[in-house]
Amino acid sequence: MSVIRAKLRSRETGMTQFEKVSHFSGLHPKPAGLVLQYGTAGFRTNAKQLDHIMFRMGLLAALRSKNTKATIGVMVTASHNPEEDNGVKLVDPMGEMVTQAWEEYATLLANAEQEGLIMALQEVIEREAINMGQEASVFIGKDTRPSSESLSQAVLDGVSALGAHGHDYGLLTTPQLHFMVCCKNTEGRYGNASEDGYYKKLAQAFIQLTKHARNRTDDQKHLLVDGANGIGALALRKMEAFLQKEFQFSLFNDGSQGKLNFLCGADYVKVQQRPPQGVEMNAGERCCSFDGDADRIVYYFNDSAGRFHLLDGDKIATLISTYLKELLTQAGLDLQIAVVQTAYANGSSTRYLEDTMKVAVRCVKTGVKHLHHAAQEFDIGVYFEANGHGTVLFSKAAEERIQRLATDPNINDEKKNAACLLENTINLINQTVGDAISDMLLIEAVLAIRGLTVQQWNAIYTDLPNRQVADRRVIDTTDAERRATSPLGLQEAIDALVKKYQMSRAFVRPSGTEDVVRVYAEADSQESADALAHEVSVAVYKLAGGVGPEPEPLH
Ligand SMILES: CC(=O)N[C@H]1[C@@H](OP(=O)(O)O)O[C@H](CO)[C@@H](O)[C@@H]1O
Ligand SMILES: [Mg+2]
Repeated sequence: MSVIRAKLRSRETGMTQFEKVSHFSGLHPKPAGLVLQYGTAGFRTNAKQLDHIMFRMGLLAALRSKNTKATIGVMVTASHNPEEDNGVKLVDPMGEMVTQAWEEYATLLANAEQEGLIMALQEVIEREAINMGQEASVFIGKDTRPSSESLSQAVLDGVSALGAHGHDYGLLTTPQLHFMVCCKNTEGRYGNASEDGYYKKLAQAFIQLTKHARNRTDDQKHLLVDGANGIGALALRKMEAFLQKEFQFSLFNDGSQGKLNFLCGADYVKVQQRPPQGVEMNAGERCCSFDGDADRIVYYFNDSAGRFHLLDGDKIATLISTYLKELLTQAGLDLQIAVVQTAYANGSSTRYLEDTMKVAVRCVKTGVKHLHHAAQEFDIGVYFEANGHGTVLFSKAAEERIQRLATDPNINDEKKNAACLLENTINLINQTVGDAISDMLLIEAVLAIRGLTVQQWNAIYTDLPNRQVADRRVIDTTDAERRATSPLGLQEAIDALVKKYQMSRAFVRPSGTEDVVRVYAEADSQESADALAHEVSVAVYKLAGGVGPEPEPLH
């Protein structure tokens, strides 16, 4: 029925919508036989394989927009992956990741052979009963990869082929696009749907919040930032002007020379457990790294003995949830706060949160979409992946209670102060998705308000030594998803290996963003964590049909 309506409508203008799609899809042909999955965070692979995917995601975004009667976002980025890669993430009306059912449609459209594309489109239209006469609008953003330019053009072609209105915002961080989509669909209640609207909202909240930190020292106002040679560096430079000298940073890896994510950025620092190249850091100085699309952040410093200390997503979640819990107590608000983590969370962080802080902790599958959904179940849900991707969600009811309290004339100063802090904190947080710039400003404000140095923050608990390995040699990449998780005896072998070490834990899973199997291990010492990670890699190699030489011991 809806399909027929689409044909009738378009006939008035000459070509039917589907004829137009067929025509344009010929300009973005799919290499026969290529199969890609919508992974942990969208499609991601070498940029050369993505032109048809982008066109088709433009089509899908147009359909999703017609289906929801709202603006949809398409972000062209491969985040922390190498510069040669690219990818695409779809953003739903409230700024969240696209819903699971539509991930399936994305995979369906992506893998339809050229001649089957219209049928695949029709299937989505019929299953969702989409009114093809409905107007549609799509916001498009891209990161700084050289391939992003032509790939975002391919998205626009897909959007226009279905008669939708495409607005290309050019260079944006991923969280900026999420923010703008949400602003647009809430008629400005969340902020102004523009890049400046983003800087303005966050900068104002930061300035308000740090007014509560009396006598901020110069040290508290200054931070070293590794921009991963990506879009985050450009955005931070723009943010600088809005911060009115309330915060200064020294920016390294700003993209003027180095290669994106190469030997720098949040993922490199977290996985390698070492500082990025290109950052001049003195002992004790607070530093942070963004990833390639600025939705992740990790902190670190070198101590006077030259030892490196990493403050990852778990440490960030602990800092923020402790701060919020204290404010709730001061404000006399009985709101339930919880932290959502994944299996990659350091065991010490989970123990500290549950046993010492008495904060509820939930563990969910890897991927921000899983954390985001779980966090929505609480009044206040703090979610962070260990790699530094995360944010805080406040339920509507919680926000309203905080706002009412902040304007209540009959409360004492302590309560009023706490309620105002909570209100400004809400304004500083990008609740649509993890956001390196927003998280950075929040962390800086919290450290200043609580008078904590980075060393004191780090000492809240001690990480168990851990090791994460990703090995291309250990498994047949085309079959990674199934063969890593289900060869007979693998879990038993891992269990037996874990028992050999103290305070130990290990697991393997196929990555949803790269052709690798990830092995994670933690134990009471770095030597044990490394040895366990190696032994588990060998078990994967032997039991999951490894190709190439056996994994070598870690240094
Ligand atoms: C261990 C790890 O850090 N995995 C990352 C990585 O997913 P994988 O499915 O592990 O490749 O990229 C995802 C997207 O950025 C992120 O959400 C996730 O946490
Ligand atoms: Mg990212």
